[in-house]
Amino acid sequence: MSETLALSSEDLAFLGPYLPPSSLDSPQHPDGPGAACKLPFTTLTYACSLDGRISLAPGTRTALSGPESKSLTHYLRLHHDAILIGVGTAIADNPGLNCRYPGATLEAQPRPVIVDPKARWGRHGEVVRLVGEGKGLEPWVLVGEGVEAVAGSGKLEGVEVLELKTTESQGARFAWREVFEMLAKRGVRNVMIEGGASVINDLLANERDIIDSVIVTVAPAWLGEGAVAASPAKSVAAMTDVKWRQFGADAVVCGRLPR
Ligand SMILES: NC(=O)c1ccc[n+]([C@@H]2O[C@H](COP(=O)([O-])OP(=O)(O)OC[C@H]3O[C@@H](n4cnc5c(N)ncnc54)[C@H](O)[C@@H]3O)[C@@H](O)[C@H]2O)c1
Ligand SMILES: Nc1nc(=O)c(N)c(NC[C@H](O)[C@H](O)[C@H](O)COP(=O)(O)O)[nH]1
Repeated sequence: MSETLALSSEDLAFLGPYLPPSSLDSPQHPDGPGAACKLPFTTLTYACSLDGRISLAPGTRTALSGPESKSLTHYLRLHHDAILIGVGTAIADNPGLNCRYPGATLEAQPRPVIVDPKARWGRHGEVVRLVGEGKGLEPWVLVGEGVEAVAGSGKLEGVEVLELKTTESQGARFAWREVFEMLAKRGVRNVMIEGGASVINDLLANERDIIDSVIVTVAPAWLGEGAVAASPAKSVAAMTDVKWRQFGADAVVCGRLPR
């Protein structure tokens, strides 16, 4: 299942402090035991250009990470129970959403979670690439309560559809806390949030408190004005516990958001 390079021991030491706690018994949230532990540990991670863009145009898959930072993504996938993306990314990128780090077995695969309040996934024949090949887990697709999933079946082939209530005031939006509580109830201890733009920007602008680690790859290229930006609607204070390291041609910055 391996398609990526192994990282060096220095790379692993750099990433270690930003990974979810590994012990089953340890509190997942750095705020310590108690109510906060109801939420899984979350890592927000994506790749952007020097002008803060994550893809060339809406709905376009754009490779920014070089081979070394791609390995980093797969190493992160190895350390998380679930990978969460918005339906925009699921449709644009048709991602595999499995872990292809050297040594990753089927048992080590993360659960793909697609946030899809209006049940758009599958309407145009999207399929789950790697499930059928036995290389990844069946995705969970989170749809709005009462929203008819494709063909009204409530179940797409190779996909588990989960319903969650949407908030009235903001249209077809979920409250992020409820998304993560739902995942925690299903045994997910930590989640890697991979994008896309509206997921990243919404969380940074409105739900910083539920992000535990941030790991961003900066690729040495500019995508230009028409490109999709990782840029929240509000300014966000500088990260704390910040470390940078070069992975191939890319720079990787890790940190935490001030609470
Ligand atoms: N460079 C990277 O690291 C990276 C990572 C992921 C995606 N991308 C790119 O980003 C682009 C997709 O971004 P996007 O913004 O169009 O799509 P997205 O993946 O952010 O999905 C957007 C959809 O997610 C759902 N959503 C978001 N917030 C929600 C909430 N609070 N409640 C309920 N539903 C919510 C909505 O249905 C929304 O339409 C693609 O071009 C993709 O290639 C790049
Ligand atoms: N780290 C990172 N670097 C990139 O250059 C890029 N385009 C993405 N994009 C994230 C998004 O979630 C993608 O869809 C998956 O990274 C693709 O996942 P697969 O390899 O198909 O499993 N992420």
